[in-house]
Amino acid sequence: MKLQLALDLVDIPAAKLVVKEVADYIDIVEIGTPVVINEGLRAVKELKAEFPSLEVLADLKIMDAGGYEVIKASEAGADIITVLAVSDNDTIRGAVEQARKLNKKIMVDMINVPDIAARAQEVDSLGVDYICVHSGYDHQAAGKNSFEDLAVIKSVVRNAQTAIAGGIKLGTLPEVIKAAPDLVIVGGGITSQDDKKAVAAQMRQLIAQGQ
Ligand SMILES: O=C([C@H](O)CO)[C@H](O)[C@H](O)COP(=O)(O)O
Repeated sequence: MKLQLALDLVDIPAAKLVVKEVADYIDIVEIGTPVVINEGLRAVKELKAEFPSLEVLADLKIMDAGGYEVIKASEAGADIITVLAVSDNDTIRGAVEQARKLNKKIMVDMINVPDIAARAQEVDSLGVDYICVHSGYDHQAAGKNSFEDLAVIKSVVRNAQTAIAGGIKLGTLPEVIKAAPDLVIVGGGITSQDDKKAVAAQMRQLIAQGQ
């Protein structure tokens, strides 16, 4: 099981400082949607240049023009690019086609999908690399999480790897680990902590122990 650090509420210098602190404990660094909005794909470029041994995910949440946007994120150095599951199948196909050519990976974000089981099966058949259940900030504010959705995708997805994101903290990580996704995505659960390194290290340890 891999651990992805989501960076959402930082600028590029602050992002670099956080990654420097926790780099030993994470596999993937996510340049979150708000960072891309504020800083552009330059954020992807700079983080990849500074941390070449980490995979970098560009959370573009692509909704249209899948192929073109994957090309642009790839040029900036992204290894994984997100596309929304609520987008058209042709958008996802375009993203997957370019990702294959460029040796990149596509993560489909299931945020706001009404029928998780049915849509996960469809996007799985389109050849995506990851399918991620996600309670975004607005869902979290309404008290929701994606733990049940993770069990649903685990039961229907046959090809893609599974991932979960949205409000995961040290205290809730054991419940997530029990459901055995391939990838756990944590943002505020690390970035809002005083001792980010200690929390990331504990998360890594729990994952290694399978607890
Ligand atoms: O994708 C995200 C959200 O939509 C804001 O861009 C976050 O990266 C994701 O939710 C993980 O962050 P936390 O919820 O803070 O763990």
